[in-house]
Amino acid sequence: MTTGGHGTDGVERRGLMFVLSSPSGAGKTTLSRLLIERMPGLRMSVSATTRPMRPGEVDGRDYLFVDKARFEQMVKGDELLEWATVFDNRYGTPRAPVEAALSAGQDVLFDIDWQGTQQLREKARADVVSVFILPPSASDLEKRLHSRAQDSDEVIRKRMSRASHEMSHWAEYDYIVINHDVDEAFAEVQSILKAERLKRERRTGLVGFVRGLQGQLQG
Ligand SMILES: Nc1nc2c(ncn2[C@@H]2O[C@H](COP(=O)(O)OP(=O)(O)O)[C@@H](O)[C@H]2O)c(=O)[nH]1
Ligand SMILES: Nc1ncnc2c1ncn2[C@@H]1O[C@H](COP(=O)(O)OP(=O)(O)O)[C@@H](O)[C@H]1O
Repeated sequence: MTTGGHGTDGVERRGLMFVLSSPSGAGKTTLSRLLIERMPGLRMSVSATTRPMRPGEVDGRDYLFVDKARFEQMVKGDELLEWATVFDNRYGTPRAPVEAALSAGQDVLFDIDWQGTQQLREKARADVVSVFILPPSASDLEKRLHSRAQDSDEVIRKRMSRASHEMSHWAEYDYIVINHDVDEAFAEVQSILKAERLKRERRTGLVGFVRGLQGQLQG
């Protein structure tokens, strides 16, 4: 699916699709923002959703907020790489920006649920790296949902009651990070991305690079 760009060391490689999933409130938005701020060469995939905008969210930055009719049109027009229904709302990944970023050699970060992760894996297994974020405890999860102060008590109750179901998919992920402390969890997620970027099979330019080195040694 990707053509490739250059890694920070100048060797060409395929872009990767870096997926963070977790039960609501475990910290994937926080960790995603830090990754985008601190990791060059990584772009956020902005999902389309039919859910109402939360206070502080910006259309086009946090999500593309669309109505049900527009979402339906995106599904029918094959404009979405994957989509799913979560908490009675629909969420999907617009295909074009992801393909453009990967072709330009950028990695793409996805904050999507397990249903979307399964769909990406079916489409591009070798290019998907998935991380599941767990909260340290149920009470921490509840505290975080309240501290975010963006959802009503009823919505928070719904999110808590779905958490166990969402967590049941943890074993489908490549890596598991427990978010006790934001800085530590960030360092772990960052290490995963750094190591995955160095994987031999994504580094399409290595054959040429090593040939060049051998040529220098012989010449
Ligand atoms: N499959 C899929 N899931 C998405 C997408 N965008 C967001 N989600 C997931 O939908 C769920 C609800 O997201 P949201 O309403 O923002 O609440 P959050 O859990 O507090 O981030 C989360 O599990 C997100 O990862 C998408 O494009 N596709
Ligand atoms: N390690 C942590 N310790 C304490 N609070 C955290 C931690 N990680 C995230 N939070 C807070 O918990 C709330 C939910 O985090 P958020 O990133 O929005 O979760 P998600 O995107 O998974 O729903 C936010 O208020 C965030 O600031």
